[in-house]
Amino acid sequence: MSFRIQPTAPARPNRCQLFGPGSRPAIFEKMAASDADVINLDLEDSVAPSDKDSARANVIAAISDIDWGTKTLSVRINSLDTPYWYRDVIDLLEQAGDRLDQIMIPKVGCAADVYAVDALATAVETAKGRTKKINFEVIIESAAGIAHVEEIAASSPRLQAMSLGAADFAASMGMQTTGIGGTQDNYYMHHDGQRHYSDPWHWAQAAIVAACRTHGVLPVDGPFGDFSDDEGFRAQARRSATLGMVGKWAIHPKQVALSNEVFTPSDEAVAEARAILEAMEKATAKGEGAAVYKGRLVDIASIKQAEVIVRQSEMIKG
Ligand SMILES: CC(=O)SCCNC(=O)CCNC(=O)[C@H](O)C(C)(C)COP(=O)(O)OP(=O)(O)OC[C@H]1O[C@@H](n2cnc3c(N)ncnc32)[C@H](O)[C@@H]1OP(=O)(O)O
Ligand SMILES: O=CC(=O)O
Ligand SMILES: [Mg+2]
Repeated sequence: MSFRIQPTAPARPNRCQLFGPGSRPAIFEKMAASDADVINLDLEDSVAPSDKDSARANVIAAISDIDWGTKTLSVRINSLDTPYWYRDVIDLLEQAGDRLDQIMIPKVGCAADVYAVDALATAVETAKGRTKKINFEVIIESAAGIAHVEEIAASSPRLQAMSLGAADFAASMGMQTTGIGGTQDNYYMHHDGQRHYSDPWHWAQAAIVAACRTHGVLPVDGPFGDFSDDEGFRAQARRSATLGMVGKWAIHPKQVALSNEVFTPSDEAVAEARAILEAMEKATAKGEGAAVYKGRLVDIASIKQAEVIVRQSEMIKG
């Protein structure tokens, strides 16, 4: 480890973030009754421009009126290139109750975007005497966002989580696809008469995970648009979990169970991690730094790997 110790990310479950349009209040109770760890009430791209004001009012009322249980409650505001975002921040922090935990800032392109929202949020909180400081989460979904991902991850002590937004990211990058996440038909290597599909989201995800882990922020995979394709969702989520992401969005309620399944370490994985810790305890007692576990090397780094899985499992169990 560097002399600079890696900060830990917030210790709260974030396996699934369930989205719903702020203009569709009929589904809010269903969202609250779901098994998602995080709820994202949306004021941005799932809300038509003509509905922006009414959606904001619906969301503000629902924050206090609905029992959200122990979920993290977040509202996605509009992006900083629109005329809506300042009113979203002001009305939420002036009018919404203390149950609101987090604001999601979309299309962040540089640290100054977060700084601007932080300055406005701080002013409103102080003016209104709000004692519970609002947290932030951001979406990386543009060429600028991924180019500046590390400074964004370091931008504010309010920042808790960072998601990859595959749809806007693809558009901003000029990618030839209308798919939101998952396998892309034209992204393959050709060898021996066979197509071998690669993962076009991999490098952006890895960059997000590295930036987040450097600055103690939760890395999250964003939407998977084809909610009829459970196996496609699972495959995307498993790749994200393997890379170090802690959860994924659900844009339909049927994706919640899939996401929880993938981002909850299985009993087998936890048992194996505990067995590795036990093997290393025995090795350490004998003054050895390396040992053999089921025919493979385990050493002091294996303790840290195993602890990631055990900690994740214990945190989810609560
Ligand atoms: C690229 C991005 O920015 S993604 C993030 C922004 N996008 C969003 O927030 C979209 C969120 N999702 C939705 O709006 C909807 O799920 C849609 C439009 C995709 C599909 O909605 P529907 O056509 O109503 O779906 P469907 O008929 O399959 O719904 C089944 C049930 O789930 C409910 N439901 C639908 N969406 C949600 C939701 N997001 N949360 C909770 N419940 C929901 C429906 O009310 C219905 O309930 P019922 O069985 O009691 O009648
Ligand atoms: O906001 C999400 C996205 O994929 O775009
Ligand atoms: Mg988007």
